[in-house]
Amino acid sequence: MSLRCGRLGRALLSPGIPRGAAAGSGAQKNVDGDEKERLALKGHESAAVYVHWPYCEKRCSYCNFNKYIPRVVDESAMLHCLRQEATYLIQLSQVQRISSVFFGGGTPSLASASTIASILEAISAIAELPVNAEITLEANPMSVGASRLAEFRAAGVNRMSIGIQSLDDAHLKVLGRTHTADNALKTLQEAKMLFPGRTSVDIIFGLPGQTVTSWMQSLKDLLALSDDHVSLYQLTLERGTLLFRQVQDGFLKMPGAEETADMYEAARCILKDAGFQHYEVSNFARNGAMSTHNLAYWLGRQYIGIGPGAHGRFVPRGDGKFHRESRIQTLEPEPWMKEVLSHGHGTRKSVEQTQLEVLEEALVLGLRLDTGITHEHWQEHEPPLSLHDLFGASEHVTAMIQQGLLLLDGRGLRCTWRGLAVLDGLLPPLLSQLQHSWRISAYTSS
Ligand SMILES: C[S@@+](CC[C@H](N)C(=O)[O-])C[C@H]1O[C@@H](n2cnc3c(N)ncnc32)[C@H](O)[C@@H]1O
Ligand SMILES: C[S@@+](CC[C@H](N)C(=O)[O-])C[C@H]1O[C@@H](n2cnc3c(N)ncnc32)[C@H](O)[C@@H]1O
Ligand code: SF4
Repeated sequence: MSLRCGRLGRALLSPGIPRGAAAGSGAQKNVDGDEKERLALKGHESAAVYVHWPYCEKRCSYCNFNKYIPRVVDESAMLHCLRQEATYLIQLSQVQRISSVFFGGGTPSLASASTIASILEAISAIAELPVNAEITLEANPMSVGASRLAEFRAAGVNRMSIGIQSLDDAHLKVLGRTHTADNALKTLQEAKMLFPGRTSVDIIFGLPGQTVTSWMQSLKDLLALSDDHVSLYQLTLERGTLLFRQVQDGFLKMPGAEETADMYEAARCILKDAGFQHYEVSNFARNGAMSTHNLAYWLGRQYIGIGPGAHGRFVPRGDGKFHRESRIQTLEPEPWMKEVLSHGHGTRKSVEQTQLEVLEEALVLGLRLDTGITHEHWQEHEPPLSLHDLFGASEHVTAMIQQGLLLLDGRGLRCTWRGLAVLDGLLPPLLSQLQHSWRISAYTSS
């Protein structure tokens, strides 16, 4: 199962006809009253914004995210380019409202608070950024003390996501983290004071040498101190990482698949007992502290990715287009900056999504949520068939419903508690059914 959030967009960047980077000037197109109302209804007037800070202090042994460890960082050059690209891409989308901003990385907590404030200022100069919009910053424990956290809050950040990863110092060492469990807990404590109800922690399970019992204890210890949001990721062995080599060479041993599945199941129960809602495959919240930024991705809404390697999904209306594109920005910071300086943006690839691709994404991402895909949410994508018409008569879907894994009713299509834990196994027959019905409806309407 995909228990990694950051991978999602990259995995879903659909292959198709590569198009050149959008060359439009972002000139405003006149949208008449009816069209404006239709766009507002479909959520086209707003978007979430992701900003990638590509630098880290040190390479963690398991990580293959898009990050770089330079000797010196030219922060003002990076800031200039992030502002320029944000301005360009938001204009290109013609959205009028930004629903959330997420500073991810890399390690965005290494950037100075004035840089974060300046990026937010550039965003709000182009589109409305409501005062209560969720503004998240990912922080590594060693890069923030209480005063830095307070500076980020003054800069406009109102949600902190802390990379705790583990509370076992031996595991943190294996993972190549720069912090100890004590450092992490201190940062958590300080963040909770400054961002009460809006502090999230990332934690990884399935670590080398971890047992179900040690994992359960570690999670309970964390929950005794954590706030209202937890992201839980199963360790993925990524090719090209130090950890991958260490496991290949037999220096480290990963827990087996069954043991890891037991860890996930135990964690869900512990979190449920602690009052958390398992609202998405890898995410848990209580007191309504769900991440609105990530919900935008899972609900198939528009998002704009700024910075090296960021990805996005939006309609480039400024280019006179009406179809959503999946986009990815140039990965390496230096070439990305050169592109931004010469064209205003560093989009490496933009691909127009077919309606079938949009529906496939809506299905794959929507089912990650405990609320699944409501009929209303499905209709936002203007599908040729309703959820009932698509899946109601399918043998496979009926079997999954009978096995207590899936529900299709007046609310929509969603996984049961049991189904959410085995989502990856449920998706292939659902996708095949969607593709099959799509071909038939295209054939009968031609
Ligand atoms: C790429 S990091 C960026 C934030 C920050 N630099 C940090 O390390 O906390 C975001 C999250 O991705 C998760 N992650 C990265 N690599 C992973 C892997 N190989 N397996 C599982 N989770 C991973 C970690 O939980 C991490 O908190
Ligand atoms: C590893 S997750 C951590 C989420 C965190 N625990 C939270 O709830 O705040 C990082 C998030 O950053 C976003 N993200 C990461 N890499 C991205 C990229 N290259 N382009 C666009 N969005 C990205 C996604 O929203 C993803 O869910
Ligand atoms: S600090 Fe975060 S982004 Fe940087 S290498 Fe470690 S896990 Fe990856």
